[in-house]
Amino acid sequence: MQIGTTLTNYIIENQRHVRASGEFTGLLNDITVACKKIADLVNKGDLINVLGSTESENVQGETQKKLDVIANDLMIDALRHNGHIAGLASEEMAGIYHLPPGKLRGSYLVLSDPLDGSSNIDVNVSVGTIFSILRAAEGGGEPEVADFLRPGTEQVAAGYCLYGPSTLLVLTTGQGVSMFNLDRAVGEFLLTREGVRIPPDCREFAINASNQRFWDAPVQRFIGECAQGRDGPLGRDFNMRWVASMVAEVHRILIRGGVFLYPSDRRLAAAGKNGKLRLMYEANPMAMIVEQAGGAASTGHQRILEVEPQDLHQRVPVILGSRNDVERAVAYHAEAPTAIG
Ligand SMILES: O=P(O)(O)OC[C@H]1O[C@](O)(COP(=O)(O)O)[C@@H](O)[C@@H]1O
Ligand SMILES: [Mg+2]
Ligand SMILES: [Mg+2]
Repeated sequence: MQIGTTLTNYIIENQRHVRASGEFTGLLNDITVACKKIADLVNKGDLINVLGSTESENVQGETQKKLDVIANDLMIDALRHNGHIAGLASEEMAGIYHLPPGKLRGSYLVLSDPLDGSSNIDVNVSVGTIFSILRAAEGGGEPEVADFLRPGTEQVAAGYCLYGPSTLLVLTTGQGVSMFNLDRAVGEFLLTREGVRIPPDCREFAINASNQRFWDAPVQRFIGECAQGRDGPLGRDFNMRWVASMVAEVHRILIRGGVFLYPSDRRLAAAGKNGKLRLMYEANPMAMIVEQAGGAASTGHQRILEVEPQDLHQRVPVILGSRNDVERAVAYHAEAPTAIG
C-alpha cells in the first residue's frame, strides 16, 4: 500500500478481500476520532487543567487520573452513536457499557485501556490508548460480560495510539502490523510503515527493576543473564529501558526489538494479583500486535493469546517481544518451577 495513504483508505482496501460491510472501517474511524480528541487533550495538558488526579478509584483500586476518566468518556461518546458496537468494556469501568435503549447495535465488541501509562501523564512522558476488537454474538442481543471473555486468538483487530513526540496509531487486523502518523495539518492518520517485523534477537530488556527482590527464580535468572552481558552465558551486552508506559515499551520493541517483562511477583501475589497488567485490554491486544510482527508473547507458562479469560479485569504476567529472547524466558520457567501463581 502507498505510504501516506489515509487510515480509512487503507482499511477499505484491506477489507476488500474479505468483502467487509464497511462497518469495520466505520468502527475504526470512531476509535480514531476518540484518539485524536485524547491526543489533543494530552498535548494541551495544564493549559486546559486536565492533569492531576480525581478523588475516585477504578475497579482496580487505583486512583483515577482526570485523563483516565475523560479518555474513557471520549471513547464511549465516539463509539455509542454510529451503530458499530454492541458493547464496550474498559479499564475505567467495573462492568460493561450498555448502549442506551433505541441506539443502533453493531457487530463488534470493544475493550480498551483509554489511557495507558497513567503514572506518566503529569510528567509529560508518552502515554497511549490500547484497544481490542471482538465480534459480538450473533443475533444482536444485549451483550453480557461472558460475551467479552474470549481468548485473544479471537480478536479481529487490535491496536494502540501512542501520544508521544508524534501521535501514532499502530494497528493489526490479522494481516501484519501497520503504523500511521497523525498529520495534524489535515487531521488524518497517514500510513508510514507496513509489514513491521520485530528482530528475533534483541539487546534491550525492559522491566521495573525496583521489584527485583520479589521476582521468582526464572525471572531472576533471565534478567541476571541479560545484566551480565558479554561476561555472562549470553555473550552479548544488553541495555535497559523502563518508561512505565506499556504502549511506549511495545512501540520501541516494534521499531528496534527488545523484551518487555511485567512478571507476577511475591508482592503482587501477596495482594492476590497474578501480575499487574490486565489480560483483556492490555496483554491480549499487545500480544496480537507483537505476534503479527513476528515476536512472541507469553505469561511464562502459556501463550497469552490462548489464556481463557475468567474476568474482565483479570491480570496476567507478561513477557513479550523478540521471539528468541521470549522463548529463552519461557524455557527458564519450564526448567525452574515458580513459587508464584
Ligand atoms: O508503575 P510500574 O510498576 O512501573 O508499572 C508501569 C506499568 O503500569 C501501567 O502504567 C499500567 O497501565 P495503566 O496506566 O493503564 O493503569 C503500564 O502502562 C506500565 O507498563
Ligand atoms: Mg494500561
Ligand atoms: Mg489505563
